Amino acid sequence: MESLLNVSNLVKTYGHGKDAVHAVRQMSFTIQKGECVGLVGESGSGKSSLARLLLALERPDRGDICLNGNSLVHAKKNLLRNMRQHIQVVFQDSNTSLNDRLPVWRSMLEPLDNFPEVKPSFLANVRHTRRETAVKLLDMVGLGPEHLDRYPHELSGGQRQRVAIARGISLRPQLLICDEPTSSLDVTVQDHILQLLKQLQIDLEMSFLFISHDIAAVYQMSNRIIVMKDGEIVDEFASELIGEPERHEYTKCLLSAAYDLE
Ligand SMILES: Nc1ncnc2c1ncn2[C@@H]1O[C@H](COP(=O)(O)OP(=O)(O)OP(=O)(O)O)[C@@H](O)[C@H]1O
Repeated sequence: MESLLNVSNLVKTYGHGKDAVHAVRQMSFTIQKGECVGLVGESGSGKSSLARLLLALERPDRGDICLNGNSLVHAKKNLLRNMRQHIQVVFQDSNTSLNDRLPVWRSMLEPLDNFPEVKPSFLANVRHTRRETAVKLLDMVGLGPEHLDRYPHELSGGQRQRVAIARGISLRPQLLICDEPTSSLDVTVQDHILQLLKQLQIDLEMSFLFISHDIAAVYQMSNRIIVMKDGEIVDEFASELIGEPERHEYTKCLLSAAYDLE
């Protein structure tokens, strides 16, 4: 497999002196093209901080992030803009990605509005009007055209998250970061959303960084799993090796808690 994302010696500290929080400490890892890498760790381990660095919403103190060999950290404005289209995100809380004052079709099209030059192949036959584009995107996430003009508060949590996913995939990014995408949903809805994400990942040949505190969800989704604790990677393994005795003690603790093992 070919590598898509290379993260090397990434460091992010918030605050100074005795108030310093070492959110990300010397993290290095790679995501291959078409691969789903799961990132698991308990609350406060630094998962969202890492996601913000990969999305170039914040700058690291040290280290580098390379997408297709180009540094995101050192990219000039135009290159950075171009690189942003290739890394999109679905957050835990769809309220943060969907504007409450806009009908869902408008929120959904924002990435395409920001990058009008991008024409994903799945929109090749439909990008005549913005509403037709929105109907196609809704269809891809299992929602009908009757949802076009609804406002976020008129949708269920699961439907809102489907709209957030439609927005996330609309540019057909090379990497989709899913930051706790199901954590605010009921268990049955969670499962449907995970299945949808998996199917889209395969159909659109995207790479995923799937972030969750829930190791069972990460295991269901991922080819490879990275375990993070206090800003550091403590374990990294192919998903099928999750039950092997050489797993880190912390991974075993997460597994025991998730699967209610003795
Ligand atoms: N902007 C910030 N300023 C100061 N400290 C921060 C900031 N953002 C995160 N932190 C701290 O960095 C540490 C890592 O937080 P982060 O949100 O990345 O963890 P997380 O694993 O995503 O947790 P959760 O699952 O609860 O969101 C925490 O101690 C947090 O309080």
